[in-house]
Amino acid sequence: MAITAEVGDYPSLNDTDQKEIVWPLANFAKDIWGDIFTSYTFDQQVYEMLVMETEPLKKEVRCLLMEARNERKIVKQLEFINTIERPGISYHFKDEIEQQLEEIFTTKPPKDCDDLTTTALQFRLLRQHGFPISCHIFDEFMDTNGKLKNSLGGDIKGLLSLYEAAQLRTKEDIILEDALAFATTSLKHAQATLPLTSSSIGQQVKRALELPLHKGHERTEVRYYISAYELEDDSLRNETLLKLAKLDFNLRQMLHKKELSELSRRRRDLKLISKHDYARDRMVECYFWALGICFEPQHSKCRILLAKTLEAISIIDDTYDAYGTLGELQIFTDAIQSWDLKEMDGLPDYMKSFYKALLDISEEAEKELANYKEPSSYAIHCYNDRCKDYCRSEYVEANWFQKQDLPTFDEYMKVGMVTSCVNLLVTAASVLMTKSTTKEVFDWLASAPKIMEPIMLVSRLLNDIASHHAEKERSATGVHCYMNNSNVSEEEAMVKLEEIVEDAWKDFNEEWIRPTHIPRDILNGFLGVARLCFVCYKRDLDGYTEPAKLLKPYIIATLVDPIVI
Ligand SMILES: CC(C)=CCC/C(C)=C/CC/C(C)=C/COP(=O)(O)OP(=O)(O)O
Repeated sequence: MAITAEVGDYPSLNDTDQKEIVWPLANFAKDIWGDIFTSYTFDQQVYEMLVMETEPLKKEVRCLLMEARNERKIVKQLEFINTIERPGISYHFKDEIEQQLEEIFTTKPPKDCDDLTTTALQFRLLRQHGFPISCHIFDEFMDTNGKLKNSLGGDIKGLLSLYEAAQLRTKEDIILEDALAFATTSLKHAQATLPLTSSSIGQQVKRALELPLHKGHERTEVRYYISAYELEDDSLRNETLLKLAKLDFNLRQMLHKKELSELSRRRRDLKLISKHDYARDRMVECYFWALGICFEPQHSKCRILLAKTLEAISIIDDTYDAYGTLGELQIFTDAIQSWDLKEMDGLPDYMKSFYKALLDISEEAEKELANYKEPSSYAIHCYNDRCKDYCRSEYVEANWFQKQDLPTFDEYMKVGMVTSCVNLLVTAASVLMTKSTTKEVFDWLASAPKIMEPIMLVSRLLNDIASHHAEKERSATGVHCYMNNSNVSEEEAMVKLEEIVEDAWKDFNEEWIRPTHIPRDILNGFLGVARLCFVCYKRDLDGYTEPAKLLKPYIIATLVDPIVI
């Protein structure tokens, strides 16, 4: 399936299209954050004091990590790596962890690694890091029919570990299909008997059933895990690690709030939204998305570019979907293809500010690139090109829906995969993510690589399943196209599209496995985008459009409340 619309393949208007089509305004929910972030002041002194406090703790954790390696006890190593990764501090020990997992992957599993919990942990950690570990390490837990042994039904810790591991399965890992179904049912039953708030395992099971780790927002999951880890028995808890995790979380959060406060003030000064109150005002949610794509301190510039891009794209999306007439939208689409501030004069007044905002974001990023060793205007061209693709495709959709001309499902998906923003977001992330992103990486991104298609499918369809009912009045989604095309009911179409999403996720897991010549940070960007869709979109609930109904507690846990130490 081709995934970028060619220049020029968006329709032009004829005379009858020129008259205004009156359609219901979306009446989106207002921003729910007030001035929480605008009023935040970053305290450099406190920040530096906390950094100093973490240094000896990091040293100690590094020693413990090396100790586990030197003892050559794989179970201990795996458990320790997991207790470093889950509370979000593994980015300090990337090389050490990578080296240890490489060794574990190339070593024959020892005798002490034979319970379900550790076997599944081994599978998950190795797959997460891209190692092609075989699903046959689970064979000994299967009965003669290839199903998980019934006797494992009471092993809650093991089943939870298996449930999380199976989220990384590919289409080849057939034995994990039944195993996952068995684990899910058993965990649901167990949930009824576990103390949910007062036990670590109870909290972990509850969270995993809401959203598996592999599909969650990394920083939110970190926050939830730290709370669960605090409830572990004394004998299972490492106090140094817990202290480091809490301090590090608060440090990261301080920097994230600083970025968000700057962005919120910029938004207030630009008055992008007060001029466009037909559009969603979602600066905070856009930043939450950017944070899910990259969270490390060295990626600050990248995060800010992503958040600004998302904010502009969000207003542009609402203009195409819920406000502009086809005549106005064609003028806007043409102006974007020219990518020239001179075009502003010909735009309707209300479009001028966000047209300029998008071009300014690109120019700022280009200036930032000039500080890099090898300035690359190529990166910016790619960014601009993806914005142009996006607007052309939005225009194609606006034409279909304003003229009530329902495309076939295949036609819709070809265009909808571009408006899923995946290529645009990953390209934007790559512009400032590392100073060494090469032309080859941008060419690879532009070539519609195999790893991109499943993420586009996941994003487009999860978004459509979530917003299908809300958008019924104003436009159409993939659900409508599928129903119409296959002559099935709404429920049947939703179930089918959910199956396509699950299949696409397995394809993504396949592409995630090494070897690949693409920097892992960039691949992480793909994973981040897909995860955000699982976080944000549920059946009939679009958490981006209605943050109070879904994202609010996640954003509070991740970006508002620090951890009490
Ligand atoms: C589409 C998608 C998965 C976007 C994720 C990235 C994101 C939050 C982009 C910001 C603005 C945007 C296009 C939101 C989706 O709106 P919408 O629900 O109205 O999307 P649609 O008009 O493309 O259906």
